[in-house]
Amino acid sequence: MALSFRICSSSPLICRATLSNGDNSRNYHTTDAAFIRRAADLSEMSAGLTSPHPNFGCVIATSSGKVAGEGYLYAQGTKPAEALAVEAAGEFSRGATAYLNMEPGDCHGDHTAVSALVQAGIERVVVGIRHPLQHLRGSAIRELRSHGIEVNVLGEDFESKVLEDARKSCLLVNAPLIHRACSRVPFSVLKYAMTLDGKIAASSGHAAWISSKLSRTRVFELRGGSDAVIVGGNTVRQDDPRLTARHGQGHTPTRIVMTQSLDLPEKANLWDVSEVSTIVVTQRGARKSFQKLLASKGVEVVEFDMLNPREVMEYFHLRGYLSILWECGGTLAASAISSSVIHKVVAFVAPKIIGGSKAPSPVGDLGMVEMTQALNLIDVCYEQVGPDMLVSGFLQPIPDLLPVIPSEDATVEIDPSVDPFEPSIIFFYKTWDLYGSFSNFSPHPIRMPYGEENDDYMTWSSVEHYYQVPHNSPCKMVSCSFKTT
Ligand SMILES: Nc1nc(O)c(N)c(N[C@@H]2O[C@H](COP(=O)(O)O)[C@@H](O)[C@H]2O)n1
Repeated sequence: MALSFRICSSSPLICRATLSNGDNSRNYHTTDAAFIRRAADLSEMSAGLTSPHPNFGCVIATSSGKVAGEGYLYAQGTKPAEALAVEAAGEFSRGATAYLNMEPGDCHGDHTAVSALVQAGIERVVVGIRHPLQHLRGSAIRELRSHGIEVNVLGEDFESKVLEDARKSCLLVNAPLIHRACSRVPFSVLKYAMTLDGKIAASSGHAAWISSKLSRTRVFELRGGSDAVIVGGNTVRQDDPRLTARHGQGHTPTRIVMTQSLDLPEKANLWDVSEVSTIVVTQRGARKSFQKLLASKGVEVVEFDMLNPREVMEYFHLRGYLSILWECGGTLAASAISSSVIHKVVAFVAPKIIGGSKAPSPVGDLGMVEMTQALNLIDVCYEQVGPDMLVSGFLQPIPDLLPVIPSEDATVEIDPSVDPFEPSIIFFYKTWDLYGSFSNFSPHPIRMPYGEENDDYMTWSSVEHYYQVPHNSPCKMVSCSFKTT
């Protein structure tokens, strides 16, 4: 998700009240806010690569306010941001303050981030937001405090306008994970490019290109930061898109095609799955012979009893997708907006006029008849990209999680039958469950004994890779040493 906004309106993004602070602490707050923003910016450098883990950034600042070290999580499974930052700061970490955009996801058995800060002699930690996942929320903060480190959480221990803005930047960089924590659908961004007269193609359907090369590179970046890109059947028929991220870095998202009829061409760029996979979601029973053809090309087909944007998004949420970029035409866009699955809109407006009463527009019929019914975007940003104007904003605010969560003791008081840390039951159906790394959908590598010798190990890219091994394989899965952070 690109966040280099230039001009922003002042409408509220977060549904929470802010308190004012006294003048004495203004400088102190400004410094904290600046370092937290820096941690958020750092964390975004690996957007798209850390999913389903959050984007983590860490800045170590000395008591004189100088940056001694920085770090960010490069990709899931790599060294935590905190460990990288204290390594970079070396001896300057002693007595310093660590700024984290988000509370580390330290869960049982994995305290690398906290240990790095404790061992480095950090005296104070400022946290932008608590971890959004319930089973991780507050545990690293408690752990740090138990080691005598002063921990301040923005919006809890002190509040001011500058700190609230810094906190917003932390919510923005991990918006997909925060949405996952509170809803059953992935964070969805509707992106389109249109002419100044509001058309996404000529009346012939021709659309290459409306926006500039620079804008299209920005779209590659958006794709690179998303888990999947979704289009409808009409876009496949009209544009034969590739939907790849071709800006030279980041990952390439899964391509999803949503089609009721499965009336799709036999040859299409999306059926080439040599580099990245394509999933076609369709109505149960649609064109069985075409389903077979797609399967023979390596395209996964998923049938739905009720094919609609909400059902499809709930399905991909269960499969562990955090963020989806919608690059569809107006009909599907309208249906997705009506189903309330679109959270953000990103529109490239090109200074061109194509005209045509039959030329398509980005959003089809929403059933509105009066301007008062129009959906107003919040936190609107404007940026010039080459000759085009990029307008973006939220259709739904980023949910703000309650800052205080029940402690382990309080949870037991509420429902004594619940043991929040029951060791004999582990959940890993979803990748973000406590043991989500065991999920077939989680791309964590696993190391397992191989062959008859006890000290012989083999590494598999994921649990799914292991299960793809034929049954007579000498591999035996006995343990996996990872947890969801
Ligand atoms: N950003 C942008 N500018 C334009 O002028 C466009 N016509 C589009 N179209 C979208 O991009 C898809 C093509 O993607 P590939 O280049 O093939 O990867 C097309 O299907 C539209 O969704 N976008």
